[in-house]
Amino acid sequence: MLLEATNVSKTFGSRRGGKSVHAVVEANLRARPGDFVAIVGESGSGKSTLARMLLDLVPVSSGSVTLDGIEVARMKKGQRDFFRQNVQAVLQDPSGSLNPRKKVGKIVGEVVILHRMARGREAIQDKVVEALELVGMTPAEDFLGRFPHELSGGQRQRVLLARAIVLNPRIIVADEAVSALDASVKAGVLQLMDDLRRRLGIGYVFITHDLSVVKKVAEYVYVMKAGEIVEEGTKEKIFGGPEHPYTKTLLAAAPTLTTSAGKTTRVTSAAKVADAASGASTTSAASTTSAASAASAASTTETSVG
Ligand SMILES: Nc1ncnc2c1ncn2[C@@H]1O[C@H](COP(=O)(O)OP(=O)(O)OP(=O)(O)O)[C@@H](O)[C@H]1O
Repeated sequence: MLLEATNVSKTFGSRRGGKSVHAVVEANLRARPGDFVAIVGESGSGKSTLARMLLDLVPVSSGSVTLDGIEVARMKKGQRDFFRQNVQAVLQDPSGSLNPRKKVGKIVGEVVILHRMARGREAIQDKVVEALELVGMTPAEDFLGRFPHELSGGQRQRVLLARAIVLNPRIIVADEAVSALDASVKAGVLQLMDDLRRRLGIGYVFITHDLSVVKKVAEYVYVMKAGEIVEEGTKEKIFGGPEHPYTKTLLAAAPTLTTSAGKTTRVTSAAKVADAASGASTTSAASTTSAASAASAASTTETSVG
């Protein structure tokens, strides 16, 4: 299976007579099951718009998104159902992805019903329990009756992941899926995603503004700036020999990891990140946003699952 964007562009029309926005310009991207592909760039660089086009949530202005050569925009009902099941989205929880009035069992269960993955109360519940266990929420029965607000941020993110993997997808497009989490929880969720990649062969298109987040797990990285993919390559190339000045800037802004007594400790100093981001960025508004989100991520505390 191959999910591919070919020369995709997205231009948003002007609001109240202002200029139109070229959110994505002629981007090319490929993702397969088992891949861990990252799209990295500062706020406003077009990452989310590209992700939404890959998910067929936003129509392309030009170019095409295809799954196994079939253009998503032209898919017939059966093809579209196949696409929807196999290419899943995991969005950031603070964006309101989880309905606060529904319990975990229902949130995951209704996807099973919608996609007719199982029939009958018991069979549906079995699917939900299996998915919760796969994301490390054990014993799953303890979580079925909880509302999202009764969970930690890391657990909510795991529910979002469970809601996606319950459909057996081949590719997950994850937009800032761990950005709001505390560093150690973030590492736990990323590790889980990587484990699921190895165990189930799921591929990821993982979107983040923070290059350091993907250093451990990504195999291939696309760097976006002002709507364009300015550099791409294997993790080794991007981290070991970045060529584009913007990639170098992102690397300089990324928090450092140091190792002491055999233990890896993240020394995310919010001030340091903010300094690096504001000093290095080309647009001050964007750098303030990424520095602020990095700072808030660094200051949040959370309890991890498992
Ligand atoms: N629906 C829309 N209408 C008009 N402009 C939009 C719309 N969605 C996004 N944009 C604009 O497109 C550009 C790219 O936005 P996008 O959200 O894709 O970037 P991003 O890299 O994901 O940023 P962030 O990390 O802050 O989400 C921005 O200038 C944004 O204001």
